[in-house]
Amino acid sequence: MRAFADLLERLVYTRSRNAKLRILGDYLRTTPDPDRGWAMAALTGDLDLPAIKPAMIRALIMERVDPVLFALSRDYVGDTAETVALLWPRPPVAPDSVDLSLGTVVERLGSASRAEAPALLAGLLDRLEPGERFALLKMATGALRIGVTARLAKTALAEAFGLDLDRVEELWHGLAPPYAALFAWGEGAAPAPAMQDMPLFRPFMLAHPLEDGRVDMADYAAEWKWDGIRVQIVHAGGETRLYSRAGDDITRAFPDIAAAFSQPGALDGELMIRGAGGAEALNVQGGEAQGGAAASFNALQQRLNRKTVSARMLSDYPAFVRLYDILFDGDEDLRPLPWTARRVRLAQLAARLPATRFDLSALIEADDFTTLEAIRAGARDAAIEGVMLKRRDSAYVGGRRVGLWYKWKRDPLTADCVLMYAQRGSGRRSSFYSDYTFGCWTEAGELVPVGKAYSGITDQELRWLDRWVRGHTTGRFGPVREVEKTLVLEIAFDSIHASTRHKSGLAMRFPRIARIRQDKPAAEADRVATLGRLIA
Ligand SMILES: Nc1ncnc2c1ncn2[C@@H]1O[C@H](COP(=O)(O)OP(=O)(O)OP(=O)(O)O)[C@@H](O)[C@H]1O
Repeated sequence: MRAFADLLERLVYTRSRNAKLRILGDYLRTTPDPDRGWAMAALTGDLDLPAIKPAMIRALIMERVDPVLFALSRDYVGDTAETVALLWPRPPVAPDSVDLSLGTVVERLGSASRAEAPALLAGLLDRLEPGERFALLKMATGALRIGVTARLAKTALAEAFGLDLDRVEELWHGLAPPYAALFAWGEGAAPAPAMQDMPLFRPFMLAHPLEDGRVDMADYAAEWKWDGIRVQIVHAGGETRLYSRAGDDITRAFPDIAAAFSQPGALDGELMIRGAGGAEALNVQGGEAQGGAAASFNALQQRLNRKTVSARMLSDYPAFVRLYDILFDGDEDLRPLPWTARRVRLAQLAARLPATRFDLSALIEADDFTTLEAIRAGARDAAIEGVMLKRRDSAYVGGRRVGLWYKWKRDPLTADCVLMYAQRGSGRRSSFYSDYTFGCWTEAGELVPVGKAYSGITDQELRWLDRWVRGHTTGRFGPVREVEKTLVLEIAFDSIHASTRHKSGLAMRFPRIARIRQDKPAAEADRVATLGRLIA
């Protein structure tokens, strides 16, 4: 643990990217297996300690660390793990032969049951030095937050051993920690791990946000940014697998899609649920070319994270994939081809696939950027999150590369709503009324809730709202306060859809408070019917 603790300590205090690469590289070259592999897993977020839960760690802290001292020091130190590491009362432990190497510690924690985990973690904390405790707690909470991204850690590994970074990225998803085969390859002790032994997931090509920039439409193609989930569909060795954005195998939740792609190859696209709206619901350019409207993201959530899906689920929430790229056709690797050539190959292949399960993401016809801006501003479909821009001559490369793909999200929608109820928050906000339910007017002049938000405001606004709530309470129901219906909040949200959860029949996606509008009388807040018109 000592070497890993030193590594974290040095990384925490290092700003420069090159210095971080050097520190990491030195660590990886001089640390034995399996410790360096587990360190990589911790740094890349690929470490899985199923028995260790945040609530369990919180309980342990409450039990062993003075809560008042903890609260005071936490504000001062600013980091929970560091605070606990400093305050943990180390009992006199008799010298014993417990192996405190990183590999052993991780392996013991990783295989512990829920019941064993607290005592095991406490026992380790008792035996470690403060720096090592800090490292252990960071690892256990799964949030290192020390300014090292997964990409940087992999770059350090590739540079330390003179490996090709793209190759490392590609192999990464097929290997499990502690990656001994990868290090053996790096040190020249073994050949590169064989791809055919692995699932064929390839790292996704990702986008940068388009910030205040304009691009030349001669160089970029535009597509809608669909609001589903990214999926890679691979057919190889007689088997079809679906991989999520994180590289997780999600085939079991989507057998309807898997069954519809049975030729060797790998495709990239957006997984969505077919909506009842029909093509006419898509009032966007290119909408007619799409096989039908997509249902809201909520519908997709019904299908996610399921190990098995019932026949009922499959018919109530039929899935389809809106394709936008092709990585392999048979065993031909198309990734080095420019986007334009891949698009032609994708269109040819998509035409042969069942239309119920696959369609092709339409291109937006815009000769210049100003036209594109206008088209984007007019898009009101709930399935559209914005626009994607793709460099026409770019190869398919994993990760985010400057200048190749851009995402340009739609401006959020806004509505003026009236604050109706407030509730205390959790954690740092538990002493404030910081969760707000707000409503809009019906035609009959009744105020009905349309959503709930707790983000978007500054600490100062939070304190102001908290005071306002306390001073304007008209009723209390358990933790909830009803307030005078006089304060207008401007709410920003990404989209709105029909829902039975609220009396208004509407639900907002990602609502947040954009502004407190003391300048507007409550009677002039928006009407439910006005919001309803924003449903796609
Ligand atoms: N036509 C499209 N082409 C590419 N990506 C698309 C398209 N439509 C929707 N998307 C989604 O947009 C994302 C592109 O943004 P990015 O590469 O930054 O990934 P992300 O981190 O998943 O982003 P976000 O959370 O903004 O969707 C893709 O991951 C994909 O899920």
